[in-house]
Amino acid sequence: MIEDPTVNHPGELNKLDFEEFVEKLGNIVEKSPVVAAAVWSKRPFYSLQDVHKAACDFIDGLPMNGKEGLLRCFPDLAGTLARERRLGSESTGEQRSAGLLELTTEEQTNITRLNSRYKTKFGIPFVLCARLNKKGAILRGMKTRINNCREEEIKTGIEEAKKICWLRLVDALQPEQVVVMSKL
Ligand SMILES: NC(=O)N[C@H]1NC(=O)NC1=O
Repeated sequence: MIEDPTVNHPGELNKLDFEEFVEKLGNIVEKSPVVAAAVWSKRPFYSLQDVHKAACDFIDGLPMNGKEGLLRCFPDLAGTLARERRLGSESTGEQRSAGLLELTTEEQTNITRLNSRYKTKFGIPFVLCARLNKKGAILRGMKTRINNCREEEIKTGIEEAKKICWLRLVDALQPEQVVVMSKL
């Protein structure tokens, strides 16, 4: 089988045993190693996209309370953990890249109020892929999404979690683990 050389091949990933695999990819979805644990049994993988698809298929197959549970594992954007510099390393990088760790007092007040209104309305945190947004767009997104219905927000939050998952996956496998292969 000829592989597309532009597709990163996680050749080394297929050699990891269960513990090593979960250790490496356990946080591709925040504090939810069960995703990596489920993905492991879908080996072998022929591309990073394959790994991501296995994660997304697992997430999509969860019942509604499972999806809500995954969303609840994400720390608030610019929330208490961020302000106290107690986020995990992935979240710290993501929130920093969006400018959420250096907010003005007014921006911090606005985002705190919106996070709280959102949680009161939906019972889940507002989840968005911070690395693909800047703080202005995030604030606008919060103001818009708060008008949606709960079902729509669970769907949107999960789609954002999948984007976060993809970027974390790429990070976790680069540069040392990614082997571009021309033949399998
Ligand atoms: N609430 C939320 O979206 N949290 C996050 N998003 C992201 O990209 N990193 C996070 O920690």
